[in-house]
This record gives sequence, structure tokens and C-alpha cells, in this order.
Amino acid sequence: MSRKKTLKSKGSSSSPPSSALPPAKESGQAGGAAARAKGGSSRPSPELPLNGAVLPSRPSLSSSGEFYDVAFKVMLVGDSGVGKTCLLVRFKDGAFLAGSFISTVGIDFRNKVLNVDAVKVKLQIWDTAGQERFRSVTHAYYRDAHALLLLYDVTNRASFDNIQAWLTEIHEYAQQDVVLMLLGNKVDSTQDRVVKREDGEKLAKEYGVPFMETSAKSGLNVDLAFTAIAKELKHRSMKLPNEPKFKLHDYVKKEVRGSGCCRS
Ligand SMILES: Nc1nc2c(ncn2[C@@H]2O[C@H](COP(=O)(O)OP(=O)(O)OP(=O)(O)O)[C@@H](O)[C@H]2O)c(=O)[nH]1
Ligand SMILES: [Mg+2]
Repeated sequence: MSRKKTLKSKGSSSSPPSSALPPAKESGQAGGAAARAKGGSSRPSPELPLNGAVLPSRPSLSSSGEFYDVAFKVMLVGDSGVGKTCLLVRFKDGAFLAGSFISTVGIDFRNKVLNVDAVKVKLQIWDTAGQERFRSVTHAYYRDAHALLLLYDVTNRASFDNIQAWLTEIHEYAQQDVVLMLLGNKVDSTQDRVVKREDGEKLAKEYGVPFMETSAKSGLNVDLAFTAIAKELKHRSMKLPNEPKFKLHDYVKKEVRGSGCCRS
């Protein structure tokens, strides 16, 4: 019998006053010195409410000049080095950050507007620092997140073993209804793989969260991960009367591609 574990959080609705926060930029950093991106300090955008999506009566203009109908915050979490920043850069810019590893300091964000069933969905994606010393910075951002992408590195067993600790932290700090997805990254590194796909699938099933393997290097399933999240959030916030219920698990199962077929 499967022992499905559910994640319940304290569901805090309190938050630092948004009005005290500076306007959101296209990308930025908070909680420490910039490691990768320049752009000064930034906190969560004041245009995003504490709970739930922004649903402007008419399309809003994002800081990049793109119109959007609805906006959500997505956070990338997981151990240092699992590829959170690379995943975000791949999604946002379609590029891979090769070369030496520059660990994120504090927290950083990028915006991207996606077209989901004719609705423009803006994702404000927060890239957290995996290093332990920045954990308190990350904690402060959980409660505003509508979705979390939790990553491990398939070439690093410890990063997989730490997933349970991350889930405990999510349970503690994130909203109860946060959309959560588990990602096993770096599947392009077939020679160095130490975590089998089945292990990831089993863990995800145990906790009742959708799962896929990704590669920031090849691009495998990167767009899919963010699109699936955007679809789920959009459907939750804009449920139309005759629209069939969107099922994130089913969508991911149907759309996910294995590392053998090299989608880029
Ligand atoms: N082969 C391979 N390497 C990757 C992939 N994603 C990231 N890397 C490499 O892994 C290292 C760490 O990547 P980052 O994206 O900086 O890791 P991070 O999770 O942001 O780390 P922190 O900022 O410290 O939390 C870098 O050297 C990347 O080039 C991937 O999909 N495949
Ligand atoms: Mg990083």
C-alpha cells in the first residue's frame, strides 16, 4: 500500500508590507551581494499579492514591456549546485551557463511571460541560494510563493537524500496550497548518474508530487516544467464554467520526455 505523505504548511498569510518594497525589475537580487546578476536589491514585487494571483481587469504591462493577464511567483529550491540557476537561465534565455560554478548569493529573480491557452501568464521566478548559510533568506520568501520547483542532481546522491529535509522545510514555511514539483536535473550526465529515474519517481509518488527529469544543459523538459506550473496556476485562478479540470499529474505524465529522446 502506498503511504502517500501530504504536505501541510502552517499557511501563514502574514508578510512584510508590500508597499515597503521597491518596484520589481526584470531581474534582480536580494538578501546579499550579487553573485550572478547585477541589478541592486529587490524584494518580491508589490504588484503580486500575498496570496493568490494578480488578476487585473485589463492586461498589465510587465517591466520588460510585455503585457500579461495574470502573475504568479515561482521559487526554485534545492541543494547548492543542483542547477537551479542554470535551469532558470535555460528557461529564460535558452542558454546554458557552462564553465565554472558561481554559487548564488542571497536570492535572485527573473520574469517570463508565457501564453497559456490564450492567457498571458507572467511567472516571477525566484532563484534561491542552496547554501545553508542563506537558508534564512530563503525562508522569508516561501510564504509568497505560488509554486515551488524542488531540484536534486541525478549525479549527486546527497542532493537526492536531502529532498526529505527540503520537503520538511516547505511544509514549515510555504503556503498549504503551494504547487510543488520535483525535478531530477543533469540527466545529460549519463556517465555520472547515481540516482535512478525510478528512485525519483518513487519518492515523488510517496509525497504525491509530480516529477520529471530535466537537463539545463540540453534543455530536456525545462520549458515543460515551467509550462506545467503555469497551466496549473492559471487554471486554479481562472476557472471557466465549462472548462474541464486541469490535472497537473496527468499533464506531466503525458508530456514528459525521457532522457533518451534528447529534446532540446
Ligand atoms: N551537466 C550538467 N551540468 C549542469 C546542469 N545544470 C547545472 N549544471 C552545472 O552544475 C553547476 C551548478 O549549477 P548552478 O545552476 O549554478 O547550481 P545552483 O543550484 O544554482 O547552485 P546554488 O546557487 O549554489 O544554489 C554548474 O557548474 C553548472 O554548469 C545540467 O543540466 N547538466
Ligand atoms: Mg544558483
